Amino acid sequence: MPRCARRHGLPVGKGSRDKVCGVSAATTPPSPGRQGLAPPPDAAAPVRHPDAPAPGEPLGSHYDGCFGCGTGQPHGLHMAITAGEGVCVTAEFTVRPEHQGAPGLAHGGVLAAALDETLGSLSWMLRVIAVTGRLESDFVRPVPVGTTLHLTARCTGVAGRKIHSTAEGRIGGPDGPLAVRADALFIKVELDHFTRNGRAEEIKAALADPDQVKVARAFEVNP
Ligand SMILES: CCCCCCCC/C=C\CCCCCCCC(=O)SCCNC(=O)CCNC(=O)[C@H](O)C(C)(C)COP(=O)(O)OP(=O)(O)OC[C@H]1O[C@@H](n2cnc3c(N)ncnc32)[C@H](O)[C@@H]1OP(=O)(O)O
Repeated sequence: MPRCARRHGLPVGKGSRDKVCGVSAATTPPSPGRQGLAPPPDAAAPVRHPDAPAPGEPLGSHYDGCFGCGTGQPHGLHMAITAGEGVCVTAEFTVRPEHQGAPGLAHGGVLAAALDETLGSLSWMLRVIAVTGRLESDFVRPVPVGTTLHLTARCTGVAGRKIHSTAEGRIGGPDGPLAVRADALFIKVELDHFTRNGRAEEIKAALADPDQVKVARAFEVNP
């Protein structure tokens, strides 16, 4: 059993059967109000793209300046995100002093950003470009500065342009205490979503960067 499968909570032994890709499965009932983001009954099951990164492969950054994953973003979360099995990803985020809300504790908006980034990274597995339409977060436990949050996200269904997904973050390790969770609806967009709406100077720089263009092309290949 690969380490990655273990990390994703695939059935490797006692206690892991209620998880799919490390995210608690249907055995955990959604809290009131969260049902709205469950995929509709006629949604298609998510399909991993044949060219998706292999399980365990680091995804890298989709954009160097991204607040979540960009290595060139000094104010960012510097998240390390990894391809999982199926349409799943895992991520790690270490809470730094600049992420505080209350003394010594992570700000909820920063934690929501970490969940958003993890969920957004499912795009690599589907090979579609998608942006967050709706994100509902539950903050279950305070997350102290210095903590490494272990996040997992999985796609739960696809209905036309609508991509339904769910994520959770655990303290200190993949099987640590649950701290945050979220359900999301991402909407598939074309590349021109960014060129039409982004500030001209960043768009110009991105289009002039061959590495960035390569990433954009990788997402565009999806039929
Ligand atoms: C030049 C180089 C570029 C390089 C790029 C490299 C590749 C990049 C790869 C990947 C980048 C990903 C980045 C990840 C970062 C982390 C994720 C984020 O934080 S993303 C930022 C936050 N989100 C937004 O800024 C969205 C802002 N909103 C919008 O732009 C629009 O509202 C949008 C696109 C989401 C939808 O607008 P519509 O006009 O296209 O489509 P409509 O018809 O309104 O919606 C389609 C369907 O979705 C439902 N829908 C839309 N929003 C909904 C909502 N909030 N709740 C429920 N349903 C919603 C609608 O009801 C409709 O459903 P029915 O088809 O009729 O059944």
